[in-house]
Amino acid sequence: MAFMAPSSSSRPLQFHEHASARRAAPALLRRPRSRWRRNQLVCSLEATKQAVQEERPAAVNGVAGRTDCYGVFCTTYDLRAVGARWRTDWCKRDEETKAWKKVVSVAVSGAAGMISNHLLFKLASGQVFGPDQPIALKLLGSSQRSFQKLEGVAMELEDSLYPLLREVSIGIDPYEVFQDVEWALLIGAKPQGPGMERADLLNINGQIFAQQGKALNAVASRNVKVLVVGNPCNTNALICLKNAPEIPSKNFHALTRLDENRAKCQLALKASVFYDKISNMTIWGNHSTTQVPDFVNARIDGKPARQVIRDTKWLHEEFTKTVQKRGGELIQKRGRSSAPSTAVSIVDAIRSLVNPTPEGDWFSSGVYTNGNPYGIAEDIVFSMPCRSKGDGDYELVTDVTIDDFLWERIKKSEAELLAEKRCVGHLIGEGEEELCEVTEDTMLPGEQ
Ligand SMILES: NC(=O)C1=CN([C@@H]2O[C@H](COP(=O)(O)OP(=O)(O)OC[C@H]3O[C@@H](n4cnc5c(N)ncnc54)[C@H](OP(=O)(O)O)[C@@H]3O)[C@@H](O)[C@H]2O)C=CC1
Ligand SMILES: O=C([O-])CC(=O)C(=O)O
Repeated sequence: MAFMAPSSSSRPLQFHEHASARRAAPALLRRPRSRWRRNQLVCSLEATKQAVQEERPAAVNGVAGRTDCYGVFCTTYDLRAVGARWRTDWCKRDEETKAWKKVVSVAVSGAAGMISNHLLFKLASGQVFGPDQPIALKLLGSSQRSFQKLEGVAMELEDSLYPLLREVSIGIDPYEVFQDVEWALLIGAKPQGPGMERADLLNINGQIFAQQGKALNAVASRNVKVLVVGNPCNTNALICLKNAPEIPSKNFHALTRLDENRAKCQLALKASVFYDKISNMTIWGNHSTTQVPDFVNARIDGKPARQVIRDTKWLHEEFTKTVQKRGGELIQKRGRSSAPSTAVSIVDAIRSLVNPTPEGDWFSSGVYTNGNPYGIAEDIVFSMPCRSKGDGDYELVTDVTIDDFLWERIKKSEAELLAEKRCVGHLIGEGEEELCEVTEDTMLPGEQ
């Protein structure tokens, strides 16, 4: 079933394939042990001393006049100095593994896709769950067709020598892949093909999330946190949670963090400030072109955004539309939907749940409406402002102002989500497929 490789700490490094996948592609299992890598650095006192002696202050040189570079990439670093420092750190790290936490088990669906291509390496590096948090990655593909791609992904993870990556498993059966997972990042979904009706997309992807909800319900940790990325993500998250009645509905999220990041970027540009000065940014509603980026409650350098950006026409018209349609504009220019920035926003979304929210700030997430304080329809997945204590859970923020401008648009996004919900009644045990009547307002950010 699994084989072990030697590793630098007491925890075994494991690569698994799930039974159904192994039947189809035995090659990975047959791979001889010697090919599995381990940390090659020897952490002796001598090696450490040598590294310290070699170390010099890292020189950072801006290269004036270069035209073949852009922005920060015009800066070069003295890698010899960095290399010496790295070796020292590595040896310290060997000591630190003794204080590592218990391995966290994370499932990723659509693991061979574009977003995962960026995300998996961030997860494995420790930048998501922290430098003392070893991780097991469970990669889910859709079919035998994608299995070979998953093998390729696993090979690249292997070649990356991440000390925190303790286990990788690949499979196509969610009941096997989701076994005991504590996080499920549901990215895999069919993209909307040419000529495909919106109702068809809701139905096809809805089936995927109904099945994955059932599988999570059956085999995942009882407190698994689920982040749905595959579109239409709000309604897919609703389908997933309705099919997982034994998992708290509060544990399900639809990713709207990319929209939050896009909104912050636009405000920062307009106010000519660095984007870390933008806080309290809410995205209300659906991850679609009806989403409502909230400039009323947003802050710039601690001040209400409207005190810094006096151009009301820009806020009402350009800002709102730019954020709503950012995904579509990007697809037009790049020829495919956002992947690296989506991966970054998934990292941000998880980090917001596993770290305490900075005092006074909040983050946006698509969450289940169940007793919300804003008067938004119950029993849908709606993006709202949240705060976390860093324990993986969240609370809704109550001290926000919803003015007429926001409310009118929030109601439109709510109506869209209610229409989507009627379309998937057959997947959540509430009606017939024929009731689907999605309007042309129902569009992903990537549709124009
Ligand atoms: N919420 C957000 O902010 C954003 C959401 N998205 C959405 O994320 C999704 C993924 O995007 P991206 O990675 O670029 O797409 P890709 O097409 O690159 O990858 C999708 C992957 O999903 C796999 N897949 C399909 N069905 C399943 C299934 N049932 N179980 C597991 N895996 C499956 C596919 O495998 P195979 O080829 O074998 O079918 C493929 O590897 C899309 O729905 C996209 O619209 C994108 C950007 C932002
Ligand atoms: O429509 C898509 O697949 C892309 C998307 O969600 C986005 O860029 O926000």
